[in-house]
Amino acid sequence: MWLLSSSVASSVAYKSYKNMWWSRKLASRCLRLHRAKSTASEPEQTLGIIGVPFAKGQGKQGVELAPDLLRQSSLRQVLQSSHDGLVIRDYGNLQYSVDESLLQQQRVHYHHIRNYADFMACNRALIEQVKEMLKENSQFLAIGGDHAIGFGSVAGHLQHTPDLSLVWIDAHADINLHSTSQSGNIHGMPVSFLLEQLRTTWQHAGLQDIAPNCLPKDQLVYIGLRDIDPYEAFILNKVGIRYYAMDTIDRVGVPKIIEMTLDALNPQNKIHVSFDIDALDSNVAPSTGTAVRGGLTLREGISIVEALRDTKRVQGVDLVEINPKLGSERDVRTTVESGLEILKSMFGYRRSGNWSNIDTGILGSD
Ligand SMILES: NC(=[NH2+])NCCC[C@H](N)C(=O)O
Ligand SMILES: [Mn+2]
Ligand SMILES: [Mn+2]
Repeated sequence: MWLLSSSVASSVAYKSYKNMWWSRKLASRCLRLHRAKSTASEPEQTLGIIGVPFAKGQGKQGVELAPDLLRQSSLRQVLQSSHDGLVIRDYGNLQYSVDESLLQQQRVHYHHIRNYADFMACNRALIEQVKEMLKENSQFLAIGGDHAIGFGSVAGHLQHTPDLSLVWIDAHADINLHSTSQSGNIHGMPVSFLLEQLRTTWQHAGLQDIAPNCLPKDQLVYIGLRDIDPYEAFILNKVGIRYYAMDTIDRVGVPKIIEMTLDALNPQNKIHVSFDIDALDSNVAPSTGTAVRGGLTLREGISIVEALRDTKRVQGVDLVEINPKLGSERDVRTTVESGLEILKSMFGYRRSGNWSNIDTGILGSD
């Protein structure tokens, strides 16, 4: 299996390497052209990228390989070619260490959920990393790993920007409490650490110290849900959280969902988009640990992220749950390509074409 996934990685990498040389040459020419003309009033757009190879939020090995596989599949070139003014800084992969006090918390309070101490240690490190990236860049991207990292990514973002809205695009609500989870998998719980109304259920986790800022429940919107646990459905409805499950999406259509989402979010706020690849239908994203049929088409996914991007308020993005050890070589390639398409649109690519950097002289004087 390992052999299989590394050969997938190298074939994707080879293809992209061939394209890369030419597109680099071209890109640098365009960039020079663009830079020379660009006005000082346009703020520079810089993107910090952190890989978070965390796999302990669920039981399947493989998600930890996604950050490096995406890099080998020309993540940087794809983003760069979609937006030539974008400056990208790659911060590598996050490292963390578990300390005795977390192990103690786990033993005493959270022994029934898997890998609590690792979850906390990783997210604590991620919170600091996100804060640092936002000091140095206008946007950041966290590549999982499983969705357990959604806690640290959003919590770090909230510390930098307390007035934040969150769009969680997923087949799942990931809002279990330790007392309601049927799987014990902490990638099904990160949202419960973020909301004021729910984090009290984590009273032994020391959240007031590591993640003092909460997300107001009216600034959270879910899109794409179709596999909600009964307790999660109870929580969503009891707390009064907006969620657009696939049945609603089918009934009213994606353009309406986008409109309702944007209406719900405070227009002054920055936006965090947490994109679980399993929001997409398993025919376009088969290599993921908890795939669910009947999801968003790739085009629907792209439409949603384009609309969010066009607000110019997206400041943080997660892409999680791509698992290169699941499925065939072709499945892995399909999943990675879908992930790249989503990111490409998220960070600037326009399907309708982009001519803002073209030298208008080419058609003669007008
Ligand atoms: N990030 C994900 N893919 N989450 C799946 C969660 C599935 C299920 N609700 C659970 O709690 O285990
Ligand atoms: Mn998820
Ligand atoms: Mn999911």
